[in-house]
Amino acid sequence: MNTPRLSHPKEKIKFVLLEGIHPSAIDTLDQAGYARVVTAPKALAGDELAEVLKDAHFLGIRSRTQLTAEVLAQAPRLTAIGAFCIGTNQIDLRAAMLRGIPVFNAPFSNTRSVAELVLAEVVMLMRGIPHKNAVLHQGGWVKSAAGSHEVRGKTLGIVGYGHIGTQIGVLAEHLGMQVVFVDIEAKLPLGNARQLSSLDAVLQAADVVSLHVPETPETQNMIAAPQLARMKPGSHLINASRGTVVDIDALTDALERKHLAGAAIDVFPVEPQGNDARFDSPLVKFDNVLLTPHIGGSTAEAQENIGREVAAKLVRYSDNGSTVTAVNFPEVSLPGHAGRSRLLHIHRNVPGMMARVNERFSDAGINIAAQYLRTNDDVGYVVIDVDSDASEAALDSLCGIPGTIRCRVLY
Ligand SMILES: NC(=O)C1=CN([C@@H]2O[C@H](COP(=O)(O)OP(=O)(O)OC[C@H]3O[C@@H](n4cnc5c(N)ncnc54)[C@H](O)[C@@H]3O)[C@@H](O)[C@H]2O)C=CC1
Ligand SMILES: O=C(O)C(=O)COP(=O)(O)O
Repeated sequence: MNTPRLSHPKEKIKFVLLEGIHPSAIDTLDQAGYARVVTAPKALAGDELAEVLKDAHFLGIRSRTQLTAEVLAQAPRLTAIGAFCIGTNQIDLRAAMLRGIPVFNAPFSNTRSVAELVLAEVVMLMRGIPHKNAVLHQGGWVKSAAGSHEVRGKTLGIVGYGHIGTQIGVLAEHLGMQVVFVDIEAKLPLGNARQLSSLDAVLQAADVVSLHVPETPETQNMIAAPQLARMKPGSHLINASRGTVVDIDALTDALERKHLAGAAIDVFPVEPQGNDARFDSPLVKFDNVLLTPHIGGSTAEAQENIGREVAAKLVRYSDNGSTVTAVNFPEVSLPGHAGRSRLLHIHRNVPGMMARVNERFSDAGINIAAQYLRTNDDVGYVVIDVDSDASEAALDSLCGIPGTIRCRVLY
């Protein structure tokens, strides 16, 4: 791989923002002097994605665009990726890291939006509203208390007690619910919530089970036929995490057998690329299932905040080199570099690398004003501030070091 030298004037730096990222991102970029921004309202794939990536320096996506190792290989100038959402499962994070590309996300800007939706769904499901709504839309009338319950005193089972799971637990307790949860880590239970020792224990205890785990190999089909069978007869399932967490055929079967009284599903194993594409699922035939188009985090408030937050992280990396909060990269927090040039060097973490860096500088007679280094098992990220008149020579020295993945200078 040739070592890209990403040291351009701002007007030449190209940002590509896909999936209808909020205009607050463009505004943030614009205020920082980055005006070359290309946008698309939907996810791209295949040739269309390759085309926009071939000269992109920064890419913004949401949950739908799949950035595999093959896709990243088609983006020779890509400097950083912004996931304008929480989940980063759509990105091959390791492949990005090995290409010297940090990935930033918005870890909690839409947390509250998901929690509010799920809370509303708990109430709607326990009252049988999806079915009643469907009947009335067809001219029917079902005024009945059968199968309709208050949520007060009922048990909410949360699978994955992270940012979203804990928020939902707190809100549900305000409605008088008992909260039990399971997580792979020991977690501080908020309020009166109780951590149970297994997924099965949560499934058996809960009137409503809500899933809030990330997509990982372990959470793939985490809720399949055996788990659904363990849920209480007449209980409800909510999934606003990732579509791959639930085996949809098994859920269909559980609903057909009326083992579950209803479900609310916001995420699907395969989702349409954009609003003009068709949605298909075996779940569409159930009027006791609330189907939503992956809008758990889609509120004006969340999207505006995410747009600003992630764009600001990209700007900071571009302007200053800081990788703080990157999800796949050594995190380096950096002060300003006024009056000096800053060299950014991403390399394979092999023994002797720093000795080589320092040797090159000393051989070239370049004075190092400040140096910052962070490494992980695979890559190292070193940032070196030098006097501005030495920056060209310093960049040449750095880029030529064997094991270099990327180097860049900030003037
Ligand atoms: N529907 C939507 O629009 C949205 C969906 N999401 C999804 O929600 C997920 C959760 O978000 P956050 O709460 O912010 O993440 P988080 O990282 O704060 O919490 C996830 C929790 O799941 C736990 N966990 C991981 N693997 C587990 C396993 N195998 N079994 C049990 N627990 C496990 C973790 O320890 C952690 O406590 C995101 O990864 C994303 O996929 C997030 C935002 C919006
Ligand atoms: O934040 C997340 O992980 C989400 O799932 C929200 O995704 P979105 O930005 O709506 O495509």
